[in-house]
Amino acid sequence: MSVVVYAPASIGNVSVGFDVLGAAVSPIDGSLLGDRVEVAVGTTAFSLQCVGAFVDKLPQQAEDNIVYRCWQVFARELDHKGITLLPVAITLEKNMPIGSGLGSSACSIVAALDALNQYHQQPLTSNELLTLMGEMEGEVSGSIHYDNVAPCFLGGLQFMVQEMDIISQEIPCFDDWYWVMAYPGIKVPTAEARAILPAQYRRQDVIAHGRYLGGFIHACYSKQPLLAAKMIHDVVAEPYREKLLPNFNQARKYALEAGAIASGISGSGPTMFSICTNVDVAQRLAKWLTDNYVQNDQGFVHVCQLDKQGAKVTGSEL
Ligand SMILES: Nc1ncnc2c1ncn2[C@@H]1O[C@H](COP(=O)(O)OP(=O)(O)O)[C@@H](O)[C@H]1O
Ligand SMILES: N[C@@H](CCOP(=O)(O)O)C(=O)O
Repeated sequence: MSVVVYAPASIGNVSVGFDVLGAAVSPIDGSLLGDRVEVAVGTTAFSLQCVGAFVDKLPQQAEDNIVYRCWQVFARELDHKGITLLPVAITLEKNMPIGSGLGSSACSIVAALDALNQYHQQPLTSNELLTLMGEMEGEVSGSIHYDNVAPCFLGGLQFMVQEMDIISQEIPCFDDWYWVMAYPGIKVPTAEARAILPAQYRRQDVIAHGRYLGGFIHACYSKQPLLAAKMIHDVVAEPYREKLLPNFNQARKYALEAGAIASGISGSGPTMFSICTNVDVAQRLAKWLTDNYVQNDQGFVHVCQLDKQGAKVTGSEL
């Protein structure tokens, strides 16, 4: 008995919606940009094995891995419902660099909780799972924010409504947008990138933020892609975080001159995203970013599209 869940990379904020907007993305060439978690029959209550390209960057102790905390909170919820927890042997395939701005911790959290739930015949609702995912993201990044876990779990472009017991709902986006994701290979811890933000903002920034976010959502619903792209503007985080990203300003300037219709910091960085409406422009930009924005052999650039599905079961013997 086993189940494998794949959870894709995500773009927190999408520049214009700090903590309230996020998008799931997958490379158009079919390459893997996400974590995979397998839950199988255990001989003890819990065991964790880690494999994958970024396994060396994970905490040494299994108890410090967020997957262990996911299992603990899942057990807590089953206990509340009076449901028996099965012994599990978990394998985490860590394909996502940590502190990359690609929602790496969200990938592990979403894949682990979804796989645990599938393995136990889905005792938790989607909303209950998402609540736990937010709780886990809060533990690793310093405060609860759903803009990575929601798109990673549910797919597409998600807006965090957080009202009437609804955490997130999907916003219609533009299927012909190519998202060029450039990860330079250095680490920016989310908790640190959050700690440098101001506690208060000027009135003019609050007004600008409302106009950009409202304008973006309006443009998505009224199907105006160029207006939507013009609204992708960050007055909340980018002015304070750009100093953490070497060459970001130069790379963004190049991207816009080369034909991208918008560009910004993915999550808390250092990954930069650029939106193109033409695949050839996107591929040319990807090549330039590989040569000029990537700093070491850990870095990479992928041309992506929105991942409408989010987390998915890729193997199951239940
Ligand atoms: N499975 C995991 N995947 C990613 N990070 C993990 C995992 N388990 C524990 N961590 C810890 O959580 C923190 C995640 O850092 P963060 O900057 O939030 O990453 P990201 O922005 O890429 O999600 C790091 O301190 C990392 O060591
Ligand atoms: N809204 C968050 C998003 C963090 O994304 P990550 O991929 O860097 O974890 C923030 O901007 O702090």
